[in-house]
Amino acid sequence: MTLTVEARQHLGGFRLDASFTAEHGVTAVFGRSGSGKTSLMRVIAGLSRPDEGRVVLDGDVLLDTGQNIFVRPYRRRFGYVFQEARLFPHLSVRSNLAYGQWFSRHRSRRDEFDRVVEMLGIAPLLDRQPDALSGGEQQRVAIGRALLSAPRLLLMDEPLAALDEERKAEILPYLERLRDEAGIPIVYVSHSVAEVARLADQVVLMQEGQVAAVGDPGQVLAGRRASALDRREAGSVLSGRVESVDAVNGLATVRLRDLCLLVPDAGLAQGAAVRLHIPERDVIIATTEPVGLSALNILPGTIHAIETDGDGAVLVSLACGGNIIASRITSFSATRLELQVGQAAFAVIKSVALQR
Ligand SMILES: Nc1ncnc2c1ncn2[C@@H]1O[C@H](COP(=O)(O)OP(=O)(O)OP(=O)(O)O)[C@@H](O)[C@H]1O
Repeated sequence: MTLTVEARQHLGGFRLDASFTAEHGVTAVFGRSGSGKTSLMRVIAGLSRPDEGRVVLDGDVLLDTGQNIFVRPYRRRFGYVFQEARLFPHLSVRSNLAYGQWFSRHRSRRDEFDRVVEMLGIAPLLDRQPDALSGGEQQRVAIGRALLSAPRLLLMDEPLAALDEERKAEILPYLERLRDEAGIPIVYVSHSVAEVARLADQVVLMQEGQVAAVGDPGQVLAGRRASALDRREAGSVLSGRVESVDAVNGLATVRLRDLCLLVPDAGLAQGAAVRLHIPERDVIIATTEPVGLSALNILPGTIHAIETDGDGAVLVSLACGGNIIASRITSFSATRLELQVGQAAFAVIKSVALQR
């Protein structure tokens, strides 16, 4: 799959001028509120026509303003999932799903229906009405309805944003299954680092209507892009594998290249691939190995870079066992510790969020 998107559009005082190419899997369109994520999705979906632009999926030209080509939204055969589930309130879950399938070329395929129902865990809900479902359940049905229309591409615009943390945690594993099993490319809008780190194969970082970076989640979400992120979430995203699980203490050892980190096990299986999100504000720098700390992860490394970051803050990147871990400290602390690039130091990690 190759999706090419180019869009230039004036929206009131806002100017969208963005282009990117997505290859496969989940492409996250990520950025702060107002950076233009939804405007870009609307162009991909065909819900708005840019002043200039192109949308091409696997050689099929869906929009080309230069050649006056505009394929209507329903003819693009994309599936959509929005913040709110937008189910038909008067139809049962089964009928909502059947409605999705009505648009599909596999209309008669009973097994496809069963497969989607099983994947999303919605079999017990089939005879209920939407108003008798939780927000997370409604959203799973909305995803099922979109999938059953046999889309060529699934567009998801902040599908978890309206849910509380518990419901998000409930639905994320289903989104992972969708990514791993459904084989449908997904463009996923989010402003949550945690979601993007967990789900995305590729990130398109939006900033003030433009694409500021495209690439691997770890690289794009690295600390130096903090200006585009919510400060609380900026940090390092590292990929690794569960090496062992200590069920007694509820901890798992995750190997990240030449480094091991202890994380809450959260039901992890040995060998599972995981991504870890380490917020840069939760990393302390020490110039000598600290003792008597409650932190589980104290990692030796070398200072790789020191960048001033405005507001009296300094971003220190530490090379630890083949990984780069970012720490945000005050410039006062950096001066007091006389930090220098190349110097040996320890990263003390206060919290690690685990993204399976
Ligand atoms: N039709 C329009 N007319 C005028 N301004 C618009 C229009 N559509 C979007 N905008 C403006 O464009 C900017 C980008 O909006 P957009 O919804 O694409 O951002 P976003 O990144 O999706 O934000 P959020 O995460 O808050 O949903 C905003 O400042 C918005 O007010």
